[in-house]
Amino acid sequence: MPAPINTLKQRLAREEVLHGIWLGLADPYAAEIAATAGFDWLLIDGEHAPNDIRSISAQLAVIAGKGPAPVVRLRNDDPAGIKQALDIGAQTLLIPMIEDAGQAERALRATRYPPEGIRGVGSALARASGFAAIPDYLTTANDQISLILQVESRAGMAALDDILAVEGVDGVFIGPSDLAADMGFLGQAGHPEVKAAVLDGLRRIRAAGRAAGVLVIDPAFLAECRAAGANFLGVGIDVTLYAQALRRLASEVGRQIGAI
Ligand SMILES: O=C(O)C(=O)C[C@H](O)[C@@H](O)CO
Repeated sequence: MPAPINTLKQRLAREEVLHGIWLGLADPYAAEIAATAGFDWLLIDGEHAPNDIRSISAQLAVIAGKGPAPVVRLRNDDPAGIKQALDIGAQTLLIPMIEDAGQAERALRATRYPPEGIRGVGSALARASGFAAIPDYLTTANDQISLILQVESRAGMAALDDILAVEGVDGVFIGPSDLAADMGFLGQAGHPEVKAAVLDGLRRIRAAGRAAGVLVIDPAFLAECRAAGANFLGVGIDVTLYAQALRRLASEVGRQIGAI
């Protein structure tokens, strides 16, 4: 019995255009609600959201079998963090702030058991192996791991072709907010120069035969990103969707009360 099939990896390899949202509420109940919405994937954010290994594990558990594929974004490229995320059952990782091919190669190797990589062996304790219920997990896990790297700085964009040449990287995600900041346009992800850089990056990623990811809220730019080849499209953030809906309702009620 082999490791679970990573359907997201398969779908991205088939160049399907897949949509998902960021999960930043860091709560399994909220994740379970999001899993009913019909997205192709849900990203559990361990970089900016108040997630830890237990909350990520709980969200993986409630998303399992509900339809969307879970993606886990880690705080950084620390091999120990990658090991723990894979052991709790994440099969698709998004690693932020990748700036050169060497960093990409090290991240890739951290996701693979030897001899392909350096992932430590702890499958006896791991949710990933069904707590050792999957006898062939160790010898089949490598093939089911999907690694998507975030390029979100001028240095990363300059090294993009070298990063894309690293064998085993499934995709590259352009981070518009951090790229804007590094380009000198802090808080201006929609600046024309930032948008041009994002679109150029997406085209280069797809030309290299990799999945091209981006998180875009603006519908017009989302269409441009799709046209540029983006096929791993983040289209919303649960935190902002929730906050905006509450504020809008409060404002509408306030106006109604004010009108009495
Ligand atoms: O830089 C970016 O843009 C991203 O990496 C996406 C954001 O980090 C996401 O957390 C929303 O702000």
